[in-house]
Amino acid sequence: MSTEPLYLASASVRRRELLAQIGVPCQRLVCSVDEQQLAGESAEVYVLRVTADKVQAGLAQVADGAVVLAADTAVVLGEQILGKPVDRQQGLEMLRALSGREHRVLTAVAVAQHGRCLSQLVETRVWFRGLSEAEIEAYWASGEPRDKAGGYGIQGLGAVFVERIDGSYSAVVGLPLMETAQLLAQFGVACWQQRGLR
Ligand SMILES: Cc1cn([C@H]2C[C@H](O)[C@@H](COP(=O)(O)OP(=O)(O)OP(=O)(O)O)O2)c(=O)[nH]c1=O
Repeated sequence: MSTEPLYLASASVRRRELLAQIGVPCQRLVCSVDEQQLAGESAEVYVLRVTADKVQAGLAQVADGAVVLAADTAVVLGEQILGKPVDRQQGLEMLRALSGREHRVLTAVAVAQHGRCLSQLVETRVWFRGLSEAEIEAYWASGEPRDKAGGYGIQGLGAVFVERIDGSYSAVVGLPLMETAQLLAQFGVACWQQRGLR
């Protein structure tokens, strides 16, 4: 197993915490990529492409041989991708649209090392109960929706809106941990099982 640090091509504190949860320390890299959806591009292809771009941007910053991980999460309602709300009006509209309905959360994760890249796409179905207008406005005012795809956080106050999910909870938060551990193992990066319990 490798003793080199894993590089996380992500500004997301949540992704670092999710890796820490399974015993994988990492060093974060700041990478900015174009997250515009291309005309005619499906949500699945979009999430995989953005993730691949993030991991390549990360690889460009590290020494040969270093292992880099990146991920991208999109909330998809019907065929439409709901990104991070740009303002209050959009945030409220997203929550109204999600209210009382089912949507999908797509998270792609990619692990790469010079010349080799493996990735995986995880889909989770999420059902929201009906939300009142007062609740939607109060939730926006909490500040939680601002930096999150779809304008909610299942790991935070937004948990009270989620009736049920079918898929991976950690993927909705930002990183599918079962799949991530399997990908990392293929690059010799150990999780808690190989490091021993702390
Ligand atoms: C649906 C949902 C999304 N999110 C977050 C996960 C992601 O951080 C974010 C989706 O945006 P991303 O573009 O996937 O990630 P990011 O911009 O936060 O970080 P980076 O691109 O640098 O890796 O929304 C939650 O935290 N909880 C949720 O329930």
